[in-house]
Amino acid sequence: MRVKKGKEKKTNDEDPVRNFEKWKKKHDKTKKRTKPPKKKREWEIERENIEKLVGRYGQINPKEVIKFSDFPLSQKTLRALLESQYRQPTEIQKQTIGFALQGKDVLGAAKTGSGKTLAFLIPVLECLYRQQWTAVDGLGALIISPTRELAYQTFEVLRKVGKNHDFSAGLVIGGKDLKDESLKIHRTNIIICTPGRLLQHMDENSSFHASDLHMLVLDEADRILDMGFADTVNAIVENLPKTRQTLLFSATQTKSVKDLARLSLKNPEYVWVHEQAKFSTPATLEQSYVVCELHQKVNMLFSFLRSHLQKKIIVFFACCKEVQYLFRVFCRLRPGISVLALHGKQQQMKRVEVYNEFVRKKAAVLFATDIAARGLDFPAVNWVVQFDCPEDANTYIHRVGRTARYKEGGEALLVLLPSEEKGMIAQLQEKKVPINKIQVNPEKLVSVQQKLEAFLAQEKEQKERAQRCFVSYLRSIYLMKNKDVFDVFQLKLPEYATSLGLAVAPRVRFLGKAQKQRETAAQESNTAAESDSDEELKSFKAQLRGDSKPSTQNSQSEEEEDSDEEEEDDSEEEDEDDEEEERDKNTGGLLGTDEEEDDDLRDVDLLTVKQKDVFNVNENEQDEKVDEGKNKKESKFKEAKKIQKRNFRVNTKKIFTDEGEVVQQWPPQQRTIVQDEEEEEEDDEETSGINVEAAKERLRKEDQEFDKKEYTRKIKEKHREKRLKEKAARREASKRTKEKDSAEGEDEDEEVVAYLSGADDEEFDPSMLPDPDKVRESEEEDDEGSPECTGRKRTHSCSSSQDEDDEGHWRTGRKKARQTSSGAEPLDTGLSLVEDEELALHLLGSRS
Ligand SMILES: Nc1ncnc2c1ncn2[C@@H]1O[C@H](COP(=O)(O)OP(=O)(O)OP(=O)(O)O)[C@@H](O)[C@H]1O
Repeated sequence: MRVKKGKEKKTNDEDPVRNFEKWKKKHDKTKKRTKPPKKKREWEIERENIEKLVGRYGQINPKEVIKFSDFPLSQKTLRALLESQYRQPTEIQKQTIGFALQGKDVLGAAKTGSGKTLAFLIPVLECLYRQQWTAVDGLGALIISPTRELAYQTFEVLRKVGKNHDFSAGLVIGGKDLKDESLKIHRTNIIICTPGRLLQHMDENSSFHASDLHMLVLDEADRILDMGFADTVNAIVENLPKTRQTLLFSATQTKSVKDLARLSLKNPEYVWVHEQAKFSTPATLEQSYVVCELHQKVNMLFSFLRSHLQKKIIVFFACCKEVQYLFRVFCRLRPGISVLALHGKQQQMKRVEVYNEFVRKKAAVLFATDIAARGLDFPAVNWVVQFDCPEDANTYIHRVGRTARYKEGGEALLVLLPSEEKGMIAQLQEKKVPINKIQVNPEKLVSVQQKLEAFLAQEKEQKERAQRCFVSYLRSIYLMKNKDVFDVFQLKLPEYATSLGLAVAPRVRFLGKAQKQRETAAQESNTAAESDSDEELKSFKAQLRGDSKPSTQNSQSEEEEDSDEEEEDDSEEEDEDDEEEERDKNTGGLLGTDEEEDDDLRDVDLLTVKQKDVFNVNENEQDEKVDEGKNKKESKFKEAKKIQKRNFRVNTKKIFTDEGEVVQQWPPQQRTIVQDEEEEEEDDEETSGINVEAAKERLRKEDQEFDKKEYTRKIKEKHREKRLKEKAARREASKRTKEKDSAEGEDEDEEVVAYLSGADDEEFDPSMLPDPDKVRESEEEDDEGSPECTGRKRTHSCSSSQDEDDEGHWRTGRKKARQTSSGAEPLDTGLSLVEDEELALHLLGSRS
């Protein structure tokens, strides 16, 4: 049995068919096990990755984040961050990126230079990556910046960190070709823009829409939401979908509920990184201020630059014209450091050029207005000097923030006028700005005043720049909201003018009116306060008396008030006189009167919406308008007289073309014909006022010249009319010739030739034409006659008039031949007269 069994087993093993089946089964099994899975396509892998990343969003814990790779970010973003040397996120990045990835609205605030740009750029890239956004999807994210420079800078950072993504990005700022932008904008996925330019596209470009927008970012949000941009931003937001995510960032974040309501934020996350910090400015920033008289400021700046030649410095000024003037004179003063200027009146190309140059330079000074105050990340700036006091503490914080950025050190110097010190320092303390007072060493102060005077004497243009600088600075101070800090009436204008190199302070006409209004307002408020307290006292007395008739009380009190007011008026008049004297001492009597200021105030209105009507200038506009009519005649006369008396030159407004040409805009220039003399006289006027006799003489000459020109013009006009008449007649004649052609069918060829030769205007002499009046007369006669014969008659009259033409230029040779054949010239037969007669009779007889 045992053997049998063994035998059976052997038989099974040796069966080749069975063996093969067994082997095949085994082979198939292993093949199945080792078969590579079906290859996934790229987008499927991407989708899976995205799902994995999104799955991790809920677990983000800012406290555990050390490296960027601790965030669930795409490989494309992470690689670019590493390549740009960004390894560890800053505090604001740690705290906001998580919320932003989760799709929440975020309000982020952190000190200047703390890395807010990446805090919103990374979520923007990830948001579009999550959606697998492509060019055909159009606009997905919008980043709004308050200035072109900041938009440009953000765009550059985006290019660095977004280089591995396939999104298209565009910079939409003013100063570029709108058409060109319009063609590309609808294919752009991420737009970085300034508010005005974006709205222009929304309004004017029909192919541009933002209906699919996923993310809106406001960089320097408090600035964008303030009154300067209010209308523009509201209009932009109206065009955006409500479903979008909104991120707001600034070093001085807005907390105004009203502001935020405009953006319809949905349960925003507030992230104030340095809310508990002791100071609101970077710890590595050293800040100090000096108090300096207005007329010493230029000297102080020059001295400062002379002692910081190897540094990179930004100097902030109050207005463009100040930058324009001081930039030029400092270039000429050669302080030993290269001087650059950046302000809003420059062309866009120039602005970018200056920006890049200052980025590149190791040592240089940049004279700038507040367009450079926010967000700009110039590397390695050592000093920020605020030559003019900033508008408020927030502006101060942003200005000084151009130095001491991202762990670097820096220094800041604020220059204050004595009148500005108290108010500004109080504001800075309130905003937790640590600042120390330092003194200017008078021995180290270098005076440049004489040099400036010399420059201005050499160049008239420079002088005008200085004048514009003077007026603009005062205007900027006048327009400042905070009157506790900025008091234009405390400034010593003649000294200030001298410090700019001007011999005489230019007239600042708007100040006179402002001063008057200030006084009136003060007077009114005093009166109101007094009447209030009087009323209170009276009602109290009445109560004591048990009087229950408030109406009589009031009328009585009004009467009493009137008498009080009269007394008050007298005393105030005296005060007014004192103040007037004091003011004149300060201003050197430079303030104009009511009538003279309107132009300046018009300028003021144009300048800014934000600070319009600071002194309630328009409050009594209605009354002024009524008075205006009454005073108009008198005021102009007065004005002219005053100018004559004081030897003042009327202010002029000149602009500069791109080619540097000066164009006078105001007063409208009536160029005199007697050029040379005028120029000579101009010089005289400068020193001795208006030379009336010379002016009269000039006018007389101009009149003569004018009459001459007018006479020539009239003669020319007459000639022209004559020529036109002749031309009309010529046309008429050729028309008639045509009609004649059609009437005399057999002569068609002849007439065509005649017409063509006569149609050549250049060779044609109109004086050879028949008198058009005569032709018209004959035509009129014809018209009056039978209509059927009109054509024929006209042809006849025309041809007869042509026949009358002695010189016969119009006639062709063939026509002449025709004319000759129709004439009665004798035919020479060679016979005698009698034979001729016989021949004639014979011929006649044979015809009949
Ligand atoms: N994670 C990081 N690692 C290294 N450097 C960084 C990082 N984040 C930002 N920076 C650098 O810090 C500097 C300041 O950054 P950024 O301009 O974003 O500051 P900010 O907070 O926007 O400043 P401001 O308030 O003035 O606009 C830049 O030079 C930037 O390159």
